[in-house]
Amino acid sequence: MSEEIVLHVKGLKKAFGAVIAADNLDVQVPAAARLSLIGSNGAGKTTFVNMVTGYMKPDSGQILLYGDNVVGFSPRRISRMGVCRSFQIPQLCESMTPVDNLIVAGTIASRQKASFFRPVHDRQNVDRALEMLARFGLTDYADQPVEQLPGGVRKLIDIAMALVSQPRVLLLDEPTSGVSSEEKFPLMDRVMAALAGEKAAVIFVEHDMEVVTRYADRVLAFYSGDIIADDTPERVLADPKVQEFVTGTAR
Ligand SMILES: Nc1ncnc2c1ncn2[C@@H]1O[C@H](COP(=O)(O)OP(=O)(O)OP(=O)(O)O)[C@@H](O)[C@H]1O
Repeated sequence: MSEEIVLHVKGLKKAFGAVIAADNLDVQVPAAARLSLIGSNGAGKTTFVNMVTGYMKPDSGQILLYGDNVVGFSPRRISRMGVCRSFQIPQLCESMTPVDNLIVAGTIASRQKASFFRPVHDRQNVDRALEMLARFGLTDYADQPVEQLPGGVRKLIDIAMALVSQPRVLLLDEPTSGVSSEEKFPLMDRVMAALAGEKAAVIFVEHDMEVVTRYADRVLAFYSGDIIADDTPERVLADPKVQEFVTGTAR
């Protein structure tokens, strides 16, 4: 049986003046993908993520979400269609607790309007936020202001916020950036465990090849706006072009 394709990018192009950031990209992402985007600085990874999530409009090409072309849709509309993202620098309300951040994310995702009869802090919203924190192993941090929490925990909260809306496609921009080498595997283990029960294709931008090898089942290697390799981590990392232009491991 063929796999369901949730996201199909076709002939996607984006240039900034003379810089080609996306050079006619074609990518199909199946429902259960664990897809990593690699490439040196400026290769076009974030541009790809920004276009798929509606933060940047391509010059041409299509972004098909379950067959519908979403080019030109706002980030909010695309997120309501099930494409959510976390950011390289977590986008959290610093003075609020993780629970309150998650309640706000959940309220926005469910398009609820707060009222006297249905306050934002109703039982259902609070329970859902607590359940999500528990899934990420963050219950102990529930009531501390985010600004007092370590970087790894903030990353996890940002990802948990993207997950409250039960996305079909989840894009993570450098989930381990700014995280110590001791913390990176425990952090990714928690992320992957939290995602295990979700039917979300996961696409993550990553510079750490150990993380890529351990958590991705497929890798796209970007170079100068082009995808120069698309295969399993082992095959991509053994590709001479990738070793020359991405990992710098060519002999
Ligand atoms: N808003 C913009 N205006 C002008 N140039 C841009 C813009 N966004 C990206 N670029 C350029 O497009 C190219 C691709 O950038 P992009 O951020 O997608 O690369 P990246 O692979 O994500 O790099 P990094 O790993 O450093 O985040 C780079 O040359 C970058 O300078």
